[in-house]
Amino acid sequence: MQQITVKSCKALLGTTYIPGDKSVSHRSVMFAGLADTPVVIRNFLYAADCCSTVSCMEALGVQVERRADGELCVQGNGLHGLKEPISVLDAGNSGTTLRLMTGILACQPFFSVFSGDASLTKRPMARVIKPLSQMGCTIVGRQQSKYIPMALVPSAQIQGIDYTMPVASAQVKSAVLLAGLFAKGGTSVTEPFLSRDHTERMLESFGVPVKREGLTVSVAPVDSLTAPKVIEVPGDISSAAFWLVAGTILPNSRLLLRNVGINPTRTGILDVLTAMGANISLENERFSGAEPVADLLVQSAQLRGTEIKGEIIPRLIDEIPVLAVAALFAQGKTVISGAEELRVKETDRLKAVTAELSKLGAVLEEKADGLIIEGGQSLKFGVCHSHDDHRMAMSLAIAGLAGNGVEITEPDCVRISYPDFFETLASLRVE
Ligand SMILES: O=C(O)C1=C[C@@H](OP(=O)(O)O)[C@@H](O)[C@H](O)C1
Ligand SMILES: C=C(OP(=O)(O)O)C(=O)O
Repeated sequence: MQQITVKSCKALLGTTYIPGDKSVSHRSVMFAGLADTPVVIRNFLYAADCCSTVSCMEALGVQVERRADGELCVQGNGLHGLKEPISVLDAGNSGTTLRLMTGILACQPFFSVFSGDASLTKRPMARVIKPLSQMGCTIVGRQQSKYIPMALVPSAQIQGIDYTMPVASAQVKSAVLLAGLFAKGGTSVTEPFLSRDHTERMLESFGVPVKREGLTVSVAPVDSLTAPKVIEVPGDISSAAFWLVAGTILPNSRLLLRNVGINPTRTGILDVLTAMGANISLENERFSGAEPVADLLVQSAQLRGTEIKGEIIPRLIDEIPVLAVAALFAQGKTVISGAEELRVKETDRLKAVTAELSKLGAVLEEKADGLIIEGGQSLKFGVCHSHDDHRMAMSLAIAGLAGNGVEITEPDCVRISYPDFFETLASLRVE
């Protein structure tokens, strides 16, 4: 598909199941692939990023059976059972695949090489190479080991470390903790703000003792993982975010979003939208394995501008593009700061949000670390580019839906995290 046109609509009404969480899906295949008993993964996200993780694990000798109804059955060969891949591992567009698997593969007694798509070759790898090198891993990459392609060379003995991270990043934290499982001695990671803790929760459900004290998390080496028989992946709150915003800013809307993960390290979007005046209620709260979930009921509401900064940023990092759309429809100014990490995602999201929403007549100010958005704007129709970034494509769709329509070029990138996004949109819209 070269482009798609999303027309404005009167309202969004209905119920939808939110597809499986991308972060949890990645981890479920990786961890199950390091266990020695079979694991059935339910509600696995069959999207391009998670399929990159599946292909990489298969290339390392893990058996993966794709079943109907979003189930995946993974049979690993144990913590020390991965096999040397015969060709380059392709992480595709997925930073999570690349960074987490670097933590695992840098500790193996075999050679491996990672590559990825055009976007991934621009994303910083020094942030994982630095702590892993301090642990004794040997990793060499393009441009003085800043970028992929990158080779991971066997090293004699990996040592645990106490690492203080300069930026809050669940990918870096996870890479170091995973390497810590293979290291000699304990490993701890301290972050400036708490990032998503799916790795910690899932390691615990694989029998690994994880110690948490404030912003520090520690693990000790283990001999094996004790896998649960089944992992239930909750729905992805980052995918639900598009409907939370759309259901709020489109008048007369009412959406029930079923089975959404509400892990507190991910619910910054709920906190911010609620502070802005959104009408969102949590129903049927329960646990899906180690992860809390709920059904989210969202109804239209008039939003107020707000300030988004500090510790909440890692808790809503992927939702900032769609929050920028929400801010356009709020009363008053929204100021987002401390979000410079957005510059190193699939595209520079601060620049892309500013450039593309401007094409719809929006006025935004791009700052080095955030955005300033005046609310109460009315949007015109425009042609916008997704920058081949799934979160951009879906955020632009919501802007067009609540504004005056939009034509999005390169919309196929939604396959990265939400392959049925446009079909779901069509099923919820009221003309
Ligand atoms: O660990 C994860 O699953 C993720 C962590 C975040 O990245 P950083 O660790 O770079 O902040 C997030 O943006 C990404 O979509 C998924
Ligand atoms: C940044 C994202 O993912 P990743 O880092 O895994 O590419 C995302 O999904 O928005």
